[in-house]
Amino acid sequence: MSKTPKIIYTLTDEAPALATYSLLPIIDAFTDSAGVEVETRDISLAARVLAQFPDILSDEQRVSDDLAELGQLAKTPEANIIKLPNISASGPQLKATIKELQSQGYPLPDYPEEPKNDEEASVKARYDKAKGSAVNPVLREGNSDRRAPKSVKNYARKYPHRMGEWSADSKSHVAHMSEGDFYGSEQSAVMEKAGTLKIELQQKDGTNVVLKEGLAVQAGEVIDAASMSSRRLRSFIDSQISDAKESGVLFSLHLKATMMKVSDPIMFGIVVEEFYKEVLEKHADVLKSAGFNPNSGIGDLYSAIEKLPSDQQEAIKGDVEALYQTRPAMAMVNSHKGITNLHVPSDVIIDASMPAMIRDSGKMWNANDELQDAKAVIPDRCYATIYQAVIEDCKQHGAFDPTTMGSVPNVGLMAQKAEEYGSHDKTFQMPADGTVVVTDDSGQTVFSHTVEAGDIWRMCQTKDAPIQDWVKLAVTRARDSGAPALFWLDANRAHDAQLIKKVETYLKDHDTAGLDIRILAPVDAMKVSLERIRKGEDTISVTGNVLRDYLTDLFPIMELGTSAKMLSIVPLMNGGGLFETGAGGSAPKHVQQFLEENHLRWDSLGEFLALAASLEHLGSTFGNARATLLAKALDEANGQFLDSNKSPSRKVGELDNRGSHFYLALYWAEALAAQDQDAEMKTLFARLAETLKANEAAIVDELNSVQGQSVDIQGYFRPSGELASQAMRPSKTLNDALAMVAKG
Ligand SMILES: NC(=O)C1=CN([C@@H]2O[C@H](COP(=O)(O)OP(=O)(O)OC[C@H]3O[C@@H](n4cnc5c(N)ncnc54)[C@H](OP(=O)(O)O)[C@@H]3O)[C@@H](O)[C@H]2O)C=CC1
Ligand SMILES: O=C(O)CCC(=O)C(=O)O
Ligand SMILES: [Mg+2]
Repeated sequence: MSKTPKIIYTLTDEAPALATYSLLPIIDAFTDSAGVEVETRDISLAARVLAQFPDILSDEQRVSDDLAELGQLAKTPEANIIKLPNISASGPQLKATIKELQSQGYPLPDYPEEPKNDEEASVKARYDKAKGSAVNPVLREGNSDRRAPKSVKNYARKYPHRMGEWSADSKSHVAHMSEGDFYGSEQSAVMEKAGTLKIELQQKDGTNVVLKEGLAVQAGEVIDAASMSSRRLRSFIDSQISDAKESGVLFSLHLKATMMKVSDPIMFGIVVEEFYKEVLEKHADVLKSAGFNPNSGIGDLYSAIEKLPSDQQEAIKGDVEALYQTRPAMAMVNSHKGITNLHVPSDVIIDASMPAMIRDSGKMWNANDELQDAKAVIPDRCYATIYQAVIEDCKQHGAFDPTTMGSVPNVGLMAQKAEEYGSHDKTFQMPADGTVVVTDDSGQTVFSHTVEAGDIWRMCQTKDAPIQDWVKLAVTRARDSGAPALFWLDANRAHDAQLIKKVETYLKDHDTAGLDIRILAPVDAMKVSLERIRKGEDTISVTGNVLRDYLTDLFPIMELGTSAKMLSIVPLMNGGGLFETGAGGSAPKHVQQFLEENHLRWDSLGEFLALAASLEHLGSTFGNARATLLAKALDEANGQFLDSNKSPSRKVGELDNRGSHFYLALYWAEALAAQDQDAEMKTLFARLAETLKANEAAIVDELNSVQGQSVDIQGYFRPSGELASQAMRPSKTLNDALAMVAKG
């Protein structure tokens, strides 16, 4: 490979972006000495929004489209990208970002919710590019390998996190539909040859609407289509609202309105409409003219009515309060501020929200700030049933024990926008009753679904090469770890039935002698994995894209307390490496705490692990001995970091993210000082290690003593870099020590 060794470190949002102000200078100091270049690219939500409007921004305001550049890079063998979590924006978050940027002097147009002309439609389309999960599917040009390294598992055993106790008579449960959902309606086919498809709605009145045409498909590609009945979803939700009220459990809804940016906000909106039905119907005209959008949550009602005369506002608010008396209690996101589960579609995101409920004894927070049994509404059956299996297991056997439990790592199919990931431009809400028909180039019908106005219809594509790569990765992980590998595939689901055939075929390409590889329906795979995990045994989950997402929060949160401690690698299909930092998100609650009391509880272990893997990859692909040396030393430092328990505390005044970075620097420098492979590096880092060690107390004091006050960094989505850097680097002693190495 001819190009210079280079790591791209991504600048993102919220807590990981704040942490980067402190960690990146440390990384720079260490990599500079090794001749390893670390460059940054800004893929934050704000930067992605700005990148859409080069034509209206001034020269100083214009930003490059770094995401598009990295998307191209990910397809090349020299790619080495460290990807931190970013906001997958819901509608309200996107609007808040636009508002903040406007207030900072960027002349951006408002978000046109309902475009009235071509100009507004084009503005909306540009903004929608930055909406939802707009980053990960672009960069994930490979399948996913997420696991807890041994050192992390040992750490969890030595310093177990708190797990809430379970009672056998817990009333918590998962509620899902039994008909009319995606699961029940899925149809699937494998394309025999490459070509194009057309999606059309043949309306009952005889007119046809082309929803999409010229949709390219490859030979061997698995395609599927399914629909969600709006009518059945509504009646299901109504029955669950009544049931929650009768049985005295909290009503809560768990969707992925961020990643599934087209289908799930519509489902979220339907639940909001049913829950608040009387009020929304009573004030329908006023709310419509005020611009209220149920898909944005009931929080949007409160923002929308601000424009109304105060007596009208009070009448609506009063009716909402009165309605709550007749409804079941709702799970709260923040009981102090009255923020419920239906406030904003991005507050409760299923991958993190269900594990948190399971970790907290199967309970969620009520309006009195107490934990209470809950009904977790997960409408579609494709993946809902696995959570009920965990709940039943906990009711029967009690909470999991982090000091003894085994592990469930994951090998996930996601490359080239596999499965639901690539469905957004093929998801439609039906304007009228009719039949959605998908036809191929010869006019043959591939799929046909009868639909009603309001239904959601969506199509997914899964290319063959990623499936082959996924099977290979599963076999490799099974061989390397010695653990059984279970493919979580449901023969009763049309898409999974196709995958089962492919998995069976492609497994024959590999030497699987002596390996325990099985294909099980998700509920059965969950039961086997749980039985084994309680015995301290590990089981690899080999799953499609959505279960990858769900399981890589679920198991780490139970095993390690957080999915932030995961090693999360994406071996890119063209030979490069994408190193994700843990499996969690950008932790908005951490930012709240930081702004209020200057304490950042964000754990950067995911970044440390990703950096070690990235340096190792760089060392081996470019034959760069110093990168390999840095990787090895960082690996040792990570072990030492865990062993000494220098993870950030949750409490103000104690070691936080910044302090944890100091210890990482100290241990990394000590590991480099202890090696004898490279004398120059040894001398340089021995000096740093000595300085850091000698000033340990002073540095920790400088980092901790600033805490307890609020901080203003002049922006949430695009804060002032200077102020954020000052806030995140308050120790002059540490900064001076790092400058000493950076200068050599
Ligand atoms: N890879 C990506 O780009 C991903 C992005 N996201 C995005 O992240 C945002 C937030 O999503 P959300 O569902 O709240 O999930 P998060 O994983 O961001 O947060 C949920 C909770 O997990 C804990 N947590 C997560 N990361 C860390 C960490 N590094 N250190 C310590 N604790 C951590 C925190 O618990 P506690 O509050 O108890 O400290 C946090 O409140 C959304 O915008 C979502 O779209 C989500 C997942 C992946
Ligand atoms: O892309 C997203 O919106 C979230 C991704 C995610 O949660 C994951 O990959 O675990
Ligand atoms: Mg996830």
